[in-house]
Amino acid sequence: MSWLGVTPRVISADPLLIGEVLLNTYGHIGKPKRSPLGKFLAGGLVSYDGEKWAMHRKIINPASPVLGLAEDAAGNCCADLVRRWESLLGPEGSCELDVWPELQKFTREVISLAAFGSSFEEGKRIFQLQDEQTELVLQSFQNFQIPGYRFLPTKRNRRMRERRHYDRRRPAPGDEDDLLGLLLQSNQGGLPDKGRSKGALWMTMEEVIEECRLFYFAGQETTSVLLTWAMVALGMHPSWQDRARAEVLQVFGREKADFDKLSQLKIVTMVVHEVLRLYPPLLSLSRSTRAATTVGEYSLPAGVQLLLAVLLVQHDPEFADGISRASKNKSPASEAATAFLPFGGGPRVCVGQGFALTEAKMGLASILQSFSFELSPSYTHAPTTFITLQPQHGAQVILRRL
Ligand code: HEM
Repeated sequence: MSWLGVTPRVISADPLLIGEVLLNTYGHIGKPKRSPLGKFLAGGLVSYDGEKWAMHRKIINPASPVLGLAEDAAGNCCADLVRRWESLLGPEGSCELDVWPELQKFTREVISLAAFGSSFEEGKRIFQLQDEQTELVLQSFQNFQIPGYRFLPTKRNRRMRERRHYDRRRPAPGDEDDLLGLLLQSNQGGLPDKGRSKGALWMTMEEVIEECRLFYFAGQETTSVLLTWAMVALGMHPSWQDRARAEVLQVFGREKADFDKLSQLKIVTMVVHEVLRLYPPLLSLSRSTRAATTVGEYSLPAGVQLLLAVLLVQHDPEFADGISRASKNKSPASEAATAFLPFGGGPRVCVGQGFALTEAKMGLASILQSFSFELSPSYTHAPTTFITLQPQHGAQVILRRL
């Protein structure tokens, strides 16, 4: 592949080198600092300093209120999903269903509920507006740009400005119950000190809006494709589907899946991890060198942009047993080194991974409790990438009542 006459070179898929890149370079391209919400989710750190940050992350127990939000929201939305799918079954107790849009709806609802709680309906409306915006942004990549066009009072531009709806909600007691509340409290003078640094998170209203957008974009498409690929994989491997279901029934019976017992789901966890390895929702990680640095045998000047090919590393048989454990090298980089990178790694590792795994396991457990499924003859296996790794022609399964 050539870009403007420059051919990028894949220098290595060596996880040790990757560990060094993750530790010695900074952030995503064009986004040098972790966002305020990122700091909050990771435990309320105030400063962004590579080494200090890496050390803090090890010490800090990431049991932030956000996991509780994930559990509550996922619990409610799982019940809705199962009810909706049951209503689609025909008299013979089965139907064909493209589960991808269904699981997108599910993860959107979970994030809307966790983010907006009591303002759920209003939140959903804001997220719909954001969807339109994404569409517009993607269109604008393809279209010729007229300077100043975005200021014209066109129907679309007016709708984009509707996101000012956030202004309607003011902080109130009990606001810790959802993310927007937590963010709004910080906007009014810092979050209450719950083991986090006091006053660490002052945010302007614009920042609160940006945080909600980031949270929504980062959090829902990734988790919906994870669940979709999990259903595809379990459709391809019915014996693993049976084993996972047997485990879910043994742990939860017919009761609603709850967070406390999620850790007992060993097979479901293995399935989720294997799906993340085979079908990482984000195919690559980006880093840039802020200052001249050495990575392995490479001396890199400041400003070099690096792309880590997660998919390639995770599919490389050489690292099948996990390099970090096998490695005798005890450099700091070896600690960050792993051949499993679906959530990234190092100081900028995904802050929502606990949220995502809670949501995915609860979702999968609820589906397995109520339905069996196989791939439909109309399903075509065509993973394709459009920001995330998606099933190009949908994920049609035949769903059966248990
Ligand atoms: C299966 C689901 C998910 C996957 C595979 C995923 C993956 C990732 C990856 C690869 C990164 C970049 C990490 C790096 O560069 O080292 C990232 C960053 C991020 N993720 Fe996730 N993510 C998922 C779910 C979520 C959820 C549910 C949330 C929010 C609740 C979330 C919030 C974020 C945020 C805020 C960042 C940016 C962190 C920063 O500013 O440093 N993610 N995610």
